[in-house]
Amino acid sequence: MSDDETVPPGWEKRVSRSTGQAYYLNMYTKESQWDKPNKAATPVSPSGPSKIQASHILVKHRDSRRPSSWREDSITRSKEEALEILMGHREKIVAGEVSFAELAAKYSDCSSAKRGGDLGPFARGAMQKPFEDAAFALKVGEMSGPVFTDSGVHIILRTE
Ligand SMILES: O=C(N[C@H](Cc1nc2ccccc2[nH]1)C(=O)O)c1cc2ccccc2s1
Repeated sequence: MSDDETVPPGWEKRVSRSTGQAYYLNMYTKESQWDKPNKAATPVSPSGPSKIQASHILVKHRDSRRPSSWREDSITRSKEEALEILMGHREKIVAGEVSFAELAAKYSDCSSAKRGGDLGPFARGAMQKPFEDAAFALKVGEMSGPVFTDSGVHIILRTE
């Protein structure tokens, strides 16, 4: 077979019935894409990945488990104020005015701010349950709405 016929393992080349254009089907996720894949598809188990990677922006409030952070020794804002601040950040990210990592580095009340909000890879059981459930429900590249934990209010970006 010629080079453009071969696809990495786990993919199948198909032809669109409506346009006649070639597309590529991931045999594990059943998702399709126009661009030719350059690496093997990753087998996924029915229960989903065991580990994911995500970044987050946390805005703490006076009722947070630890109402203090690298940004502010004593955090006195209300939960409602924290939510408003966080949604303001989310709007800027959605509008493309600033990157998630830039806002996390400046404003997140979590020490992961130093890593642009990156928490590294984690499995279920590592993070507070509301955070875990929200993060594992995201697709790669997707950003959550507000997520409430004992630490405060978060938005989460799934990165892997
Ligand atoms: O629990 C942490 N930080 C807390 C705030 C916090 N609470 C969280 C709850 C769920 C997910 C991330 C969270 N971060 C703090 O600084 O008071 C973590 C910081 C970092 C830094 C790097 C990687 C993982 C972690 S988890």
